[in-house]
Amino acid sequence: MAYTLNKSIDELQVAVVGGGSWGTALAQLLASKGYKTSLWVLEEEVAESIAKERENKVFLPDIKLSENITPTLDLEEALKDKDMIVSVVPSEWLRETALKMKPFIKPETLVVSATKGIEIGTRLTMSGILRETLTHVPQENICVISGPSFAKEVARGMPTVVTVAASDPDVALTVQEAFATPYFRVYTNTDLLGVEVGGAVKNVMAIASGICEGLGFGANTRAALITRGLNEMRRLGRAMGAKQKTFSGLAGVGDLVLTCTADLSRNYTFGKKIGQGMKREEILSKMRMVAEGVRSSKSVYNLSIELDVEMPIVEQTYKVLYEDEDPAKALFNLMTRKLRDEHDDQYG
Ligand SMILES: NC(=O)C1=CN([C@@H]2O[C@H](COP(=O)(O)OP(=O)(O)OC[C@H]3O[C@@H](n4cnc5c(N)ncnc54)[C@H](O)[C@@H]3O)[C@@H](O)[C@H]2O)C=CC1
Ligand SMILES: O=C(CO)COP(=O)(O)O
Repeated sequence: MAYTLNKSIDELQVAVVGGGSWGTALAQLLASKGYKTSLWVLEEEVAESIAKERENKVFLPDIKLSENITPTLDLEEALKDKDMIVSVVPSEWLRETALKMKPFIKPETLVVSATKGIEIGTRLTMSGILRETLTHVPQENICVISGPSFAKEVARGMPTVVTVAASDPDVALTVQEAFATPYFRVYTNTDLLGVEVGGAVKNVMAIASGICEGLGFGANTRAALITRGLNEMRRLGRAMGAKQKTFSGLAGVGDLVLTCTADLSRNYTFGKKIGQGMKREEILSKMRMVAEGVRSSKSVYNLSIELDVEMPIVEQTYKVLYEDEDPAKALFNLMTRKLRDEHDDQYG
């Protein structure tokens, strides 16, 4: 049955689950549109800093947050009677958090997934985890928001364009309208899988791009990485049943270009440090924020083997991160693969 909203869109009761930088930026966006927005956060210091100082000093410093945001450490308080829930918990903790959320979510709720990644082990997308855990919510009510969108820039009101993917067009239209502002333009898309594959693979490519930068290479290397990385994204998407045109869109090449080229990207910065000689665990031990590409390089690599999809950049990134391969050797391996026609690949 197609989704119908039984109230005016301005009356939506909304909650954001996850008070990291993206969760806080999305809460700020919704709050600035007038929505009274509950924000579930894990850390007491984050709840306190938002409640008392109107700032998330840990994950999104220097942004004055709206009075319409109510931070809470209590999931029930955050989720009770909400019509739209935005899930922004990093992939590593999404499943356990979704299970805790489940008892407090009404079946008719819209669930918007803003997390990027593929789960290690199950190889599920983030909306796949939500569909598997929130079994009482109709599958069509679970949708995805993605695209080139650094939290800091969205929070500062810089023009940003994203896509909302949903299988039910009415769900997509409702969420599109709920999020859209003159500085945050939202397109709709029916290809959830493609949008989520794009969001996961681009983070692996961002690490690879950062590694090249850390090794001291330049613009030629980066452009090659982005172009061939897009090819890998398309190939995996094709094998999984995603639509090819999705990868030419915001959640594909759009987000790929953004995160492969900007110092604001945590994945790119992580890769840069690897290229400069630091090790994965050493970098992670100093980060409070996530670089989803670290986990996605493992899950996407495993997926590529399972589906027999050629993804050499993903493979070399995985080997650098998890098998201690030397980054310069990894790049050499990529550059000296068998020479071939640019489009000599079953997926062209
Ligand atoms: N920051 C950004 O610019 C964007 C982030 N995203 C995605 O949003 C998702 C969330 O990332 P951010 O908001 O950036 O987070 P973040 O990296 O800024 O902060 C880390 C988050 O992890 C949470 N966390 C730590 N341990 C946890 C646990 N045991 N259980 C539950 N939560 C725990 C923290 O409370 C915090 O909310 C990621 O998948 C990321 O790829 C998507 C678009 C933009
Ligand atoms: O997904 C993002 C922008 O669209 C954020 O990228 P990073 O997680 O690499 O900072």
